[in-house]
Amino acid sequence: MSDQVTHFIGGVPVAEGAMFATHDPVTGQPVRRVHEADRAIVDRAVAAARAALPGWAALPVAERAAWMRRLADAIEERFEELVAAEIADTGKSITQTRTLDIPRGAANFRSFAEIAAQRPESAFHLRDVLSYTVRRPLGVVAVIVPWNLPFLLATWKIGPSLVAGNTIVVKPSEHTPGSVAVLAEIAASVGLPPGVLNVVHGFGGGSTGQFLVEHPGVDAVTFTGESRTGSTIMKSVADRVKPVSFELGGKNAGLVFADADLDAAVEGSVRSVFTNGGQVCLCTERLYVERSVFEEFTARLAERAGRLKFGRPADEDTTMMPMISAEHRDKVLSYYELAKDEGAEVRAGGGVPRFGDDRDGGYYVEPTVLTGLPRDSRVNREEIFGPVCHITPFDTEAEAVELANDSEYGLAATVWTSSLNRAHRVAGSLEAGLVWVNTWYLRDLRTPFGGVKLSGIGREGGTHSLDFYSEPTTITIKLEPGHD
Ligand SMILES: NC(=O)c1ccc[n+]([C@@H]2O[C@H](COP(=O)([O-])OP(=O)(O)OC[C@H]3O[C@@H](n4cnc5c(N)ncnc54)[C@H](O)[C@@H]3O)[C@@H](O)[C@H]2O)c1
Ligand SMILES: O=C/C=C/C=C(\O)C(=O)O
Repeated sequence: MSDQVTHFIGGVPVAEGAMFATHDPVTGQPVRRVHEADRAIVDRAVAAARAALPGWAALPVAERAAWMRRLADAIEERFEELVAAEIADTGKSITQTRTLDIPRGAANFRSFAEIAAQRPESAFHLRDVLSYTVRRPLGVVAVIVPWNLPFLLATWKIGPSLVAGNTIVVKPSEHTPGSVAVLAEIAASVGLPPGVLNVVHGFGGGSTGQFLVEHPGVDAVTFTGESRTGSTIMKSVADRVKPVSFELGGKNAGLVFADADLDAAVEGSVRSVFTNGGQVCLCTERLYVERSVFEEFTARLAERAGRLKFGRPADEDTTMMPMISAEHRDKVLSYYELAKDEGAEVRAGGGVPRFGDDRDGGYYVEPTVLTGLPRDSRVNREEIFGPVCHITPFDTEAEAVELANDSEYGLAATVWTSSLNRAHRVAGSLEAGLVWVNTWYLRDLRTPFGGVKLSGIGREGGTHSLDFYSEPTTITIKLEPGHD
C-alpha cells in the first residue's frame, strides 16, 4: 500500500479530509499521511452502508459465508503485504505478526463463515402453538477498534457483523490505519458489493469516531478500547438506545500456586506480561505468588525480563517491541516513576533502553518487574498497558482469590497449579470473563469472549457474536386443529 491512507466508501477510495501523520514506533519518524473523515465524509460512509443493506441482508447466509471465505483467501494471498503494513504502524516483531496478528484475521473470517452457515434455526411446538424465531441484521454497524492488535481486532468484529447481514463502517485507530486500509483494497479486489464494508479514518472524541457513533444512520456500535472511552460512547448513544458490544480494559491477575510447574509458570508469565510489549488487554499486570515460591518465581521472572530482546521488527528473534506512541510511552514511564514513589522494589527494568542508533527516537521502555507495593497502590489498581507487572506474595488460596478479585476490572485471569481440584475451584471463583489454567491467550473462536465489571458489556465469539449482530423476532402462531 502507499504511504497515503484514504477512506474506502461505497467500494472506492476517497482521498478527502484534512491530513494527519502517523509515526513509526521503532524510530519516531513519520510513516504515513492519513485523511481524517469529518462529519460530511462519515455521512457518506453511513449512507453507502445503508444503501447496500437491503441487498446484502437479503443474501442467503451461505452466500455471505462464501464472501467471508473469499476475503480470507485474499488475506492469505496478500499475507506479507499485511504483515508489512501492521509492522510499519506498530513496530511488532515479524515473528508475532506472522503467527498471531495476520493469520487470526483470515481465521476470523473463516470461522464465522462456518459457524453462521451451520447455525440451526429454533422452533418450539407446544400442542396447538408453534413459536419460532427469525433473526434479522441490526442494520448499519459502527466498528471502532484500537491500535494494539489492529488487524486481529478489526476482523474479529468485521467477520461476524458482515456474515450476520449487516453493512458496516469501520474506524481503525488513528495510530494504525494501515492493515485495515489493505483489507479495504482486498474487499474491492474480490468484488465485495460496494457499500457493504466502508472504512473511515480519523481520531476519537471530537472527530471521526464520535461523528460515527452519534450518527442517526448507525444502528449499533461494537467497540474495543479503553473503559473510559466505552463509557463516553455509551453516553453518546444513550438517547437512541443503540445496542453496544464493548470489549474494554483489564488489570488482569495471574495466580501462581506452590504446586505449579514453576518452569511453565515462569515462561507462561513471560508471555502473559510481555507479549506485544504488554499492550494486550489480556496481559497480566498483577501476579500473586504463593509465599514459599515467591522469591524463586520473582527472581526467575526478573531474570527472563532482562533477557528479552529489543531487536528490529524484521529480526526473527526479537521479543520486545516499542510502545505505540510517545504519549503512551510517557504514560507507561509515569507508572514506573509512580511505582518508585509509592515505594516499590524494582526487580527488573524500570527505565528506557539506550541503543545508540535511530531506535533512540522510538518509543521503547524496559520490561519491568515490581514488588513491595500495597494492594491499594495506583500501580496495583490502574491499567498501565505496558510491559510491567507487580508481584505480591500470598499464604492461602482464599487470600489469592480475594486479592485477584479486588479490582474494578474483570477481563482475564491466569491460574498456575498442578491440582485439578484447585484449578476448577479457583477458576470458578474468579470474577473474570476469561480464565486460563496453565496457559495464557489460548483461543477457541467459538467460545464467549469478553469481560465483567469495567472490562466490558456482552460477549463476542461464535454464536455469541452472531447473537449480538442480529435481532431475533419471535413469531407465535396459534394452530386451529381441523381448519385450513
Ligand atoms: N477487552 C478487549 O478485548 C480489548 C482489546 C484491545 C484493547 N483493549 C483496551 O484498549 C485500550 C487501548 O486502546 P486505545 O488506546 O486505542 O483505546 P481508545 O479507547 O483510546 O481508542 C479506541 C478507539 O476508539 C476511538 N475513540 C476514542 N474516543 C472515541 C469517542 N469519544 N467516540 C468514538 N470513538 C472514539 C479511537 O479513535 C480508537 O479508534 C486499553 O485500555 C485496552 O485494555 C481492550
Ligand atoms: O487486546 C485485546 C485482545 C483481544 C483479543 C481478542 O479479541 C481475540 O483474541 O479475539
